[in-house]
Amino acid sequence: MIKVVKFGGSSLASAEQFAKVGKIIQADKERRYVVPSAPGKRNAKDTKVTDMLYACYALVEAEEDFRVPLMKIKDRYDTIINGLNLKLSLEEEFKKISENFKNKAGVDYAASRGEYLNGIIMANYLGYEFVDAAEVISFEEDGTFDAEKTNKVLAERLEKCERAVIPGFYGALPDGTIKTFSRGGSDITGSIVARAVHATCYENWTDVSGFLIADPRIIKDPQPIKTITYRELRELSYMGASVLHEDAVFPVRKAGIPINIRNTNAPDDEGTWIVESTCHQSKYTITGIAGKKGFVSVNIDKDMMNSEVGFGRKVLSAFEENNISFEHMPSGIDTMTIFVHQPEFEGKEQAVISAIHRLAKPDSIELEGDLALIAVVGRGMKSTRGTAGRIFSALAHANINVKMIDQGSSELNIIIGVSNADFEPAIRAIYDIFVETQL
Ligand SMILES: Nc1ncnc2c1ncn2[C@@H]1O[C@H](COP(=O)(O)OP(=O)(O)O)[C@@H](O)[C@H]1O
Ligand SMILES: N[C@@H](CC(=O)OP(=O)(O)O)C(=O)O
Repeated sequence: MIKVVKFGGSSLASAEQFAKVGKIIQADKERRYVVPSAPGKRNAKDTKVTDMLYACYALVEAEEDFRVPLMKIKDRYDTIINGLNLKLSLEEEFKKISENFKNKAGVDYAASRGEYLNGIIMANYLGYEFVDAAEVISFEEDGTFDAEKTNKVLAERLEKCERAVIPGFYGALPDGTIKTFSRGGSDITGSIVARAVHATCYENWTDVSGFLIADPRIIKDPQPIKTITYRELRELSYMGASVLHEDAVFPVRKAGIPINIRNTNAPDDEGTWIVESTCHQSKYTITGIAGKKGFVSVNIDKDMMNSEVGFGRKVLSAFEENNISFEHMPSGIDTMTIFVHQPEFEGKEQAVISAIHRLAKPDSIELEGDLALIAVVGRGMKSTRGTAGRIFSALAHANINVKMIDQGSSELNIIIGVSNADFEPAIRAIYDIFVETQL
């Protein structure tokens, strides 16, 4: 039996945290493959090492002196090494990094050093073999992840080592250039490793006792979720529940490996089980709520749009031409609304509007910015009548204006659009109606 364990930055931010992690790994000999993130925040005001590396490399690109910030990063690692009483020096590694920075090795190379160095420390601390992710995690030339090559190379490599540390977050392009996943991507590495070694379980250790019904930064002490399906989880993590990267479910899902979200600071808590399917009914109709701010709605009106073949395609081409992906697309008889990410859209809005006019010849186009989207997710919603009604009445009671509602055809989620300012009150109102009052 093999368990793959991934520890997030919050679990590895200091020597004290490392020691907790060491105990967790030693407590179960099945925990054979370890995927560490870079050191995270030690307190609310602290900076993640990954962010320090991005800032440091911005200086490199601006041809400014980067030595002091790089030494601050080295200090973070030295503090951990000294706190653990390890006989390990990162002197040579930092010389190499400094050289590579001068030679403009790239922003992904810079960011990846956070996990790389933490992996070296972790391997030394545990007495495990260190396997550089650049040798086993492959990306194709165009930057997409090469799942099959990685799975083969990684499986062969790990078969040869009984216990190993594989740093998270990065891999390499065919020419050896380092490439990272998007932020939070160590979760993906852990999932890839779990698939490659046919793990019985992928444990993802963080600083909360599992997936909670809502973001604990918005709802005080939200209820934990005991069991959640991969599909529900993907909906929630895509919509902002940052515990697990939204793409981390794919590799393990293919192999039917469950994910167990656990708390490094409360290792006896059972945490959340993420599974393919379950007969376990959640106590509430909903499984979870998540959301994101910063959307724009593009409302397009045209009389008789419903009977015009190809209208939707023409509108979407206008976004495609400008390389903008859309998030949601609720529609009526004579109206169609496209939700896009505000930062992606700003700067291109006039180009998109004129492309819509050129391609689809609408009667009018209206934009509304500063919107938030909230996803209410749950496998139990399908079999419960009146879920949407409860959401609306909760929001009406809280005086919140609902700008959009979109129910996925799987009835697994309902997406609600509100103004950015109403985001937190809306989540509280929905949480209260389903969890606190259980009406
Ligand atoms: N629904 C949720 N359940 C639990 N945590 C959540 C949720 N939504 C957001 N979070 C936040 O996610 C954090 C854990 O994810 P992350 O910061 O990536 O941890 P790590 O450093 O372990 O990778 C929690 O501390 C919490 O603030
Ligand atoms: N260190 C990277 C990758 C990562 O997954 O980190 P964490 O596990 O702390 O979210 C980041 O900050 O994006």
